[in-house]
Amino acid sequence: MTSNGTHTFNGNGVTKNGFHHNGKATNGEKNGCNENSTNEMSYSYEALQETADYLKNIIPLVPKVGIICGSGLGAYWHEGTLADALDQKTEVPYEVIPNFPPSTVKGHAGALVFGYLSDVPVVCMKGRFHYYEGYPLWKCAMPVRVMKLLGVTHLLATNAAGGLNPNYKVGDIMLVKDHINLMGFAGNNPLQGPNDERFGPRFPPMSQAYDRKLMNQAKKIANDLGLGGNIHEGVYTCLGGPNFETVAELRALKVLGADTVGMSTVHEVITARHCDLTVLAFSLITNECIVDYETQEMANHEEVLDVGKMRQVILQKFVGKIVDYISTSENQK
Ligand SMILES: O=P(O)(O)O[C@H]1O[C@H](CO)[C@@H](O)[C@H]1O
Ligand code: HPA
Repeated sequence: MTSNGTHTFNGNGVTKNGFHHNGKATNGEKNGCNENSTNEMSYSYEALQETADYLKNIIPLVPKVGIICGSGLGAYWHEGTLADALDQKTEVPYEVIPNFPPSTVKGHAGALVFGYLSDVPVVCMKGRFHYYEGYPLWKCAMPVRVMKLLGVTHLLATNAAGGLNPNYKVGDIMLVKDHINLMGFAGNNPLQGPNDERFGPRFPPMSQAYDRKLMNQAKKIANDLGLGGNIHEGVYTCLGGPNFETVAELRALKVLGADTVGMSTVHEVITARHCDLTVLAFSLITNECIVDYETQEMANHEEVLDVGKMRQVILQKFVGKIVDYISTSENQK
């Protein structure tokens, strides 16, 4: 335990279940992956149960809400992130958790942080897994299934995104009312491979992926926090990255109906809805997308991080109140 009361696990004595840090099996066994003859396609239910059991043994709470901290909400190691603000924290680095891939983005924190936010037990993913890191989508989204097995009922997925909608300004928040699964258009989906009905159905609907009641409440909360002029509802789309988009690509995305663009979230939400988690997601607009050839500025990751830090205090209040609402509205059922 550190002086601020945070428990951090170093994983002594923990086996990584046959996976190297690149997620490949090390001992020739199946190691928790359902495999067909050519590809690893998913983690088995049992492997994820083992991951959840490991965590249950070391954490003193049952998380109700899972929060994915995107680049705008403290995915990086710096002071004052949302995960830092939890009460009675227990921090578990990804590298000690059986079956977890390591986070490879430079400076990206890689830890599950358990604790209380607004007196509600939560788990924060401090740093997420992206497709551009070289992980398949099912691996990127695996922590969502682990959250489900831990007892989480609600997923709050946050991201940093470029604003395509000309009404959006840097620092604004867009509640995601829908997404366009562009990688799915190309046949890439986190639910590909064998389906285990214990998680969810083979063909899950995705027409109401984002919870309308939670979105309405989040808008009210934003208004109460004085964010009335900075809150929007729109459509998020995810490309694989890691390069930022060309002008022609951004113009095409606009025509398709996207309001923001990023490199995450969609596969996490699909996985969450598959296992029946209630989902709220929002984008922090960290840059305006450049849709003309005259502009000299270029999208860059430093700007994304700076805007995230600039907005972290208000975003934490926003998330704290949403979590409080989730717990009180559930209690009233
Ligand atoms: O979606 P999050 O993780 O918030 O991060 C966004 O910011 C990074 C680009 O700057 C990309 O990883 C993009 O997806
Ligand atoms: N494009 C893709 N991903 C992003 C962006 C962007 O403009 N900003 C933050 N993440």
